[in-house]
Amino acid sequence: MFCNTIRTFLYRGVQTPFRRNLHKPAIRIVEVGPRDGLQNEAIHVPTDVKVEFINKLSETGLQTIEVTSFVSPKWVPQMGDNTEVYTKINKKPSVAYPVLVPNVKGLESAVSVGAKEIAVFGSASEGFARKNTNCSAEEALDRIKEIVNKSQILDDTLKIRGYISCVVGCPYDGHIKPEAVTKVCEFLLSLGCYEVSLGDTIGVGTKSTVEPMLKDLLKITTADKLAIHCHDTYGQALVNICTALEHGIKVVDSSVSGLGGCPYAVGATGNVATEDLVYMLHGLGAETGVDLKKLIDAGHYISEKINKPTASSVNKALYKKYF
Ligand SMILES: CC(C)(COP(=O)([O-])OP(=O)([O-])OC[C@H]1O[C@@H](n2cnc3c(N)ncnc32)[C@H](O)[C@@H]1OP(=O)([O-])[O-])[C@@H](O)C(=O)NCCC(=O)NCCSC(=O)C[C@@](C)(O)CC(=O)[O-]
Repeated sequence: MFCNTIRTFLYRGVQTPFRRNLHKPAIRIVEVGPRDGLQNEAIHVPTDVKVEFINKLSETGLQTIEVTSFVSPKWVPQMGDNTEVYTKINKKPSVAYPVLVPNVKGLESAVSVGAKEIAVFGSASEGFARKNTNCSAEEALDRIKEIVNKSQILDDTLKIRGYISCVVGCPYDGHIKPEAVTKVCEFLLSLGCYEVSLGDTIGVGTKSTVEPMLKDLLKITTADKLAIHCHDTYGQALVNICTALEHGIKVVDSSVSGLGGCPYAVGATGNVATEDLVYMLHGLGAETGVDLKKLIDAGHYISEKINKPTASSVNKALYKKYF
């Protein structure tokens, strides 16, 4: 029953020939491993490893790879080689390579290296905004407005994606009310963000908290403006993603090998592993355009380089079979 509801949503709006012969991806995956994944690594990952990692991801069929962030290197030293990473990677025309920016300074750096897409981030919780961006949640939104205004002067073709952190729970403020998320989302969309990604930053969500949050959002916008971004701290990510699919969301963020976490969210582990997500989506009959074998290879590569076992169950199960 659960799967049938998801399938109904996956196929909603899809033409009949497309259903029979899935030529185009039905679900777009936004791979955030090189940014959200690696930003939390305490040991410096060499730039050449990051570049090789991203180049491998580019060959998997992923359409979007968030490659780095132009944040303060004092706050996140791991992303301090952003310019080198962005300029050295092979960029395929079929792949978008967004970068995360926290302020106008970050925007200027991103534009100067030729970024075509940026991601801005706000928070539904006050406590997380203060820890992550050293300002109130309201001030963080003002900064986003400044970024958007300045982007229109620097490059009015720049695509802007929005993130909202702590959409169901915050490590500092606890439970987050759906209305707080809806308010930030409305603001980001009014600024022209083409999509807003809903971050369960510390992975505390369950179907019973994710669903009311989505229902409140869907009063002010449509599912095609939303993406879901689940960390897997409590092992709930795939269930929460299924809940989002049931509500018509067709864009999912994930991190190969389940890398990552946020350095300013105590106790948060990595995102849902992209390998596990792709396996689940293909099992549901959805198309992602992603070659699971190549993805497993990319996940294995980065896990070895950072000397950490993969957090992806699918990678663990299939690596030896494939290689
Ligand atoms: C927002 C600030 C900058 C405020 O930080 P601040 O210390 O209040 O800012 P500041 O303006 O006083 O700057 C401090 C220093 O950083 C420099 N600086 C300032 N900005 C930049 C920049 N863009 N690029 C390079 N350098 C910069 C600035 O020039 C100065 O250098 P100094 O004068 O001392 O030598 C800081 O708090 C920051 O960078 N925060 C980002 C933290 C971060 O990256 N967190 C992880 C990403 S968000 C996330 O992971 C959640 C998400 C998106 O994945 C979704 C989810 O799961 O929830």
